[in-house]
Amino acid sequence: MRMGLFGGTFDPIHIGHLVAARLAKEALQLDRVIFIPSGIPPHKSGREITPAGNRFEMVKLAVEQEPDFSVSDWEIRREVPSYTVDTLESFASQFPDDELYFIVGADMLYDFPNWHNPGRILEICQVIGMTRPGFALDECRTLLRTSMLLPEHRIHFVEMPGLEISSTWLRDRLRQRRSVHYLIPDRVIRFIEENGLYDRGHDS
Ligand SMILES: Nc1ncnc2c1ncn2[C@@H]1O[C@H](COP(=O)(O)OP(=O)(O)OP(=O)(O)O)[C@@H](O)[C@H]1O
Ligand SMILES: O=C(O)c1ccc[n+]([C@@H]2O[C@H](COP(=O)([O-])O)[C@@H](O)[C@H]2O)c1
Repeated sequence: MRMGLFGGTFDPIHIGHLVAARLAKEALQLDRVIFIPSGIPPHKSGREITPAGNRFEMVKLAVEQEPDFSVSDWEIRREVPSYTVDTLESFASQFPDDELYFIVGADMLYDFPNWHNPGRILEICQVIGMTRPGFALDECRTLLRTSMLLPEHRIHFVEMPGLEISSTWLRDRLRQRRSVHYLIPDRVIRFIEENGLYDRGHDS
């Protein structure tokens, strides 16, 4: 089985994540994609983040009707920062017969050489970089080639329609009580309103 793993803060999950997962799955012929919300994201320490349980629940609601998508609570159960290499070691031992692929947006791929143990990550899995507006894949490819000795065949680049949206932008819209319809799945919007996340209550 080819298993896609898609890590993220998902604060909240949005259409950019869902399209990235769907097109990565198609491009690399993955059998399934597991979304892995971060417990303590390794590089967002200065920012206030929605409690992990709520972020997990939003991802669950977003994927529960997609038979080939699921969500894992592996990282949110840990009390230490979630380094991808640790997550991958665990998935590799849980699923020794599967071929693992880690999905990232191009913005994260730019930073990949600075991640914890990127060499080991590429031994355990292959990486799929998805286009994201503002981050040219060609430039990214050159950067990765020159910044470290990478087994290039282990990194795949997949074009997706440019969706210039981020969770940061959506959190602002939610706080300003502006519409996020179509950008966030309906059942996730309902969860956000029912739980008053991002200062968004039922009256908005
Ligand atoms: N619009 C998008 N297009 C392509 N990839 C995306 C998009 N949004 C997020 N991703 C990718 O999804 C993964 C998880 O992203 P994350 O949950 O941090 O979302 P984000 O929108 O970047 O959040 P924030 O604005 O809070 O930093 C990352 O690999 C990121 O690059
Ligand atoms: O392991 C690392 O050093 C590392 C550094 C930065 C990001 N990541 C992972 O990349 C994924 C996307 O990160 P984020 O914060 O953009 O949601 C998420 O699974 C992070 O844990 C991992």
